[in-house]
Amino acid sequence: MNAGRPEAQAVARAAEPRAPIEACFEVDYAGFRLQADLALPGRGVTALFGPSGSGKTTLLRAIAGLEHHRGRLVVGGDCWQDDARGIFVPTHKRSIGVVFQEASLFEHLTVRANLDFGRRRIAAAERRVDFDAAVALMGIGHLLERKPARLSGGERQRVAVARALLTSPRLLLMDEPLAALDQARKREILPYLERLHAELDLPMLYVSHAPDEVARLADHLVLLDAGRVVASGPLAETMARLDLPTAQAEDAGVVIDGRVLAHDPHYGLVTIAFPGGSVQVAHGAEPAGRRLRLQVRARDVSLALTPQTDGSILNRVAAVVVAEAPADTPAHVLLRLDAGGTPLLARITRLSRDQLQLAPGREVWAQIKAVALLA
Ligand SMILES: Nc1ncnc2c1ncn2[C@@H]1O[C@H](COP(=O)(O)OP(=O)(O)OP(=O)(O)O)[C@@H](O)[C@H]1O
Repeated sequence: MNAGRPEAQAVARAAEPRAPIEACFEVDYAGFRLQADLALPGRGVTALFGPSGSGKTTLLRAIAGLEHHRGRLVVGGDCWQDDARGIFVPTHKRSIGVVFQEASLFEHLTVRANLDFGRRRIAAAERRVDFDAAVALMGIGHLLERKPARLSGGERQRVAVARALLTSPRLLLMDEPLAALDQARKREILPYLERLHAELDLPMLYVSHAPDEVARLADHLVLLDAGRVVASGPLAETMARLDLPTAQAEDAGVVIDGRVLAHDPHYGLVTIAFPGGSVQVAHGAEPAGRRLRLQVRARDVSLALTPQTDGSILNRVAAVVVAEAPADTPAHVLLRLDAGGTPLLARITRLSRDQLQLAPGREVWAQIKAVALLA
């Protein structure tokens, strides 16, 4: 489904640098300990990602102030918690919007009244998100007079997000907002979340254990495991690391932010360029220059020493082998490649590696068998 464009722009994207979010917490539960000391970007979507029980929700709730754990939190230059100085700003005084897995709407109120409730929490002078803009952004104009019982799961979440936006937060916290939805509803709501990301200058922390959501939405990735921060870095860079558990996943791969170079209506392909190369992907017309995100899985990359022009694989880029790591089976290895500044991962057999004498420094052609267009 195409979310279209909103009629009004809610908050313009600003270009000036933004202070990072500093979040440092220690949590001690019986049988579980979380230690996190993070400096997160003050812009864009940061995904908190990790297996069940790794501490994602615990960290998010600590940041929201829903539970008071030992620590320090600074958002946009404002200190919301610093136990060393006796500072703890309660949740209702923090400028945050929170969206949980299940949208907790007031069932006796219409959608409009639910949204008004969010808006009235904020003094008129401090409102930075306009009612009509939030409604347009989430595509819920036709739902305003309905009661929540008559909304689908995806629509409820869109209302919940709009309500959170109407509190004009400086930080949006989302705890697995799509986890309760089936694949079809998930596909329906993702474009709205992408639009939120593209059109609002509002940092978001997004808890998820779904790799596809993270690949689509995140700019920055925090990887948690058993209460520890295993990695925190820009998404593309972090996904391409061989030393992280993400590299061992069945769908290990990289994301690449590219720009549309051209559209070929005859063959129904768009050419998307990125530093170090370009790929052609089956897709309808897109304006030149539009940013699109691609995902290339390690298992979809094969390697050759010369450019193979007599095969059916359309996409190949010149690259250099940078590093090697074991893969998910003893028969395979994972290679990290550098394609002119863009990292790629390739999962090939150990036998092929030896036959081609692939080692760090070796120049190769990476043949990309499948590219997923995420946006
Ligand atoms: N209030 C609490 N008291 C004691 N233990 C808790 C409490 N809340 C969470 N835990 C424990 O802390 C650990 C981390 O839980 P948390 O919900 O943060 O994980 P998660 O990564 O969000 O998992 P999931 O993806 O399943 O939601 C778990 O072992 C959980 O049982």
